[in-house]
Amino acid sequence: CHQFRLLQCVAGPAHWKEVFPVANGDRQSPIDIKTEETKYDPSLRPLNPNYDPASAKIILNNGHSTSVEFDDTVNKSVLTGGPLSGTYRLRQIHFHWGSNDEAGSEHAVDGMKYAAELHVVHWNSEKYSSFVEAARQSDGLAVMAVFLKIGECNPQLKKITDRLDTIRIKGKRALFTNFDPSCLLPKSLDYWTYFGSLTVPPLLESVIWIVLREPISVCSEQLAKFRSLLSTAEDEVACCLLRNYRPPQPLKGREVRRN
Ligand SMILES: CCc1cc2c(cc1OS(N)(=O)=O)CC[C@@H]1[C@@H]2CC[C@]2(C)[C@@H](O)CC[C@@H]12
Ligand SMILES: [Zn+2]
Repeated sequence: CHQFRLLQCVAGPAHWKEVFPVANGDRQSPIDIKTEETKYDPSLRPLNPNYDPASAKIILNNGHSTSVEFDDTVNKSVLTGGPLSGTYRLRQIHFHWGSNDEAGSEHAVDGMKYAAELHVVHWNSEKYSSFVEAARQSDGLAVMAVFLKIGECNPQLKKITDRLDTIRIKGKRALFTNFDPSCLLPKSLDYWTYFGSLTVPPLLESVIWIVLREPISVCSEQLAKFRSLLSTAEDEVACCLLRNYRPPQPLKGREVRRN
């Protein structure tokens, strides 16, 4: 695993700017949310996620994370409201975690990191014709970020962690349907919102971030299952996907609003 570790080090976040100059852009993600500096905005509306469990299709390991992919050929599962104008269609959900329970989230709150972070990814299907096209537009994507805090095992998350042993190797996928990601949202949908980017290459600055203020729970045993995923394919020396979070990036004068 050593040489892969070396490769991973070279390809790590500190080196991304050499291949993707936008890494030093003006609206990079994630950020450390300084709660005292966030601004209440009365024009922000309540979030209105409306998902059909039948949209869920597969669960997969893409080598960088595990994701559940949804059928986004029609407006069956959408997010409206919040800071968004128009309808954003659900595409996939995925997770970020660390090599221990002390860090793993991408966003931080007053310098504090959670154990992991869920991203619920949507694209602007009113203005653009595909996820890939939307990913290149400044208002193309809307990602709802949910913090995972160490505590009770999460029975809803169990539906996902129980399947990870069947997709351990990079590239593996399995059928995964009848799943409504609303079950992973906290009671309160209060949020912070700001304009940012993908947190992995190509780091496109096309994401309206909606970070929920209330975390959901996850237990250490469930997190350990994420870390047992492999970042390597069948024919490679096995390397565990121990961490996959980008550190907070400069705010560069951006405003973080709250509802
Ligand atoms: C926002 C969620 C999202 C979208 C994408 C990635 C990663 C993503 O998660 S994150 N953590 O929000 O940045 C990495 C691969 C990207 C994809 C957006 C679409 C592409 C840019 C494709 O065009 C080619 C590579 C794709
Ligand atoms: Zn993500």
